[in-house]
Amino acid sequence: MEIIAKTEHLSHSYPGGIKALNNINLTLYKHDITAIIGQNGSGKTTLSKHFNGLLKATKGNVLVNDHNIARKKVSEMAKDVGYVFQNPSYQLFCSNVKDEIKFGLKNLKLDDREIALKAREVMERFHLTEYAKSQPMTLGSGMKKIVALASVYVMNPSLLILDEPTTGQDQPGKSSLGELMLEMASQGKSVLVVTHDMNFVSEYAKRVIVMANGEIIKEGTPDQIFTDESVMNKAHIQPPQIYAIANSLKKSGMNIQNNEINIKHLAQLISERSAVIDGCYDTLQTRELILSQV
Ligand SMILES: Nc1ncnc2c1ncn2[C@@H]1O[C@H](COP(=O)(O)OP(=O)(O)OP(=O)(O)O)[C@@H](O)[C@H]1O
Repeated sequence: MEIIAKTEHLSHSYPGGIKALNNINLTLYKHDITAIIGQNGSGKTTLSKHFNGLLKATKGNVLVNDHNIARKKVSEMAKDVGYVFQNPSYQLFCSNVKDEIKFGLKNLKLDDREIALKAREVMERFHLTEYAKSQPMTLGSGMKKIVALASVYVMNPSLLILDEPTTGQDQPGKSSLGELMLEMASQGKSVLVVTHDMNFVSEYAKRVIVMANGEIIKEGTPDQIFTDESVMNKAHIQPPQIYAIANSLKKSGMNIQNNEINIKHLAQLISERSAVIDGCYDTLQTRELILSQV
């Protein structure tokens, strides 16, 4: 797999001495969707902000497209790395949505016709055309996030970083965000998502990085991560319900492979072997839960 960005022995301490990252070695690949998970304060946002130069390494290196970015400014990085903040208000400052979308393109020094064309296409893509004249700060929080995302997406970055993108999004909003990530990955880009939304991770991430106390404690596919109860406990993470059910059933003696963790298969296993489980666990509740979702 082709590498887009990586950290080498990256550590970061904030002024005042808080050591937020300790010896992080993380590689991001083209065509990949990587999620960083971990409890509050584990260092997810601090790590992600190193990829576009918002934070600088205290120790170690950060490379993007093979270049060490230690001396690059955030504005120089914007063409390669798009960053959508957890709180979109931090990155919206124009007087209307259209100008917000055009802002980054102007910095790229594109000609006016190209800027207008790209801005129009992206506003259509994100269903923002009717809000073109709206003041971004007057929009709801979910819509602000979409404007922030569109203003970054329009610059066509090879790495897109999304910090808590599903907060304030309804189910259709989450689905279209997921589709966008898949589309970008299929075009050879890389998407890095920082999130507490484990269902979103299990649905869209190809790779999951688990952080605790400023370190990466495990890296793997969603199946590998969410079935590893010791890692989940160490990182204080509740896996998506389907994995919680599978993990419970495994404990009660069932042999379930990672590729068998889906609602239909678990329901079938339970109905075939309910006699084995009855009395071993809170099977009735588990079975009702599963059957209600089939
Ligand atoms: N600007 C800052 N100044 C000083 N300490 C900070 C700053 N930002 C974060 N920290 C500290 O660095 C550590 C890692 O914080 P970070 O925000 O990266 O964690 P996180 O995993 O993204 O948390 P959350 O899930 O709450 O967003 C925490 O101890 C936090 O208090």
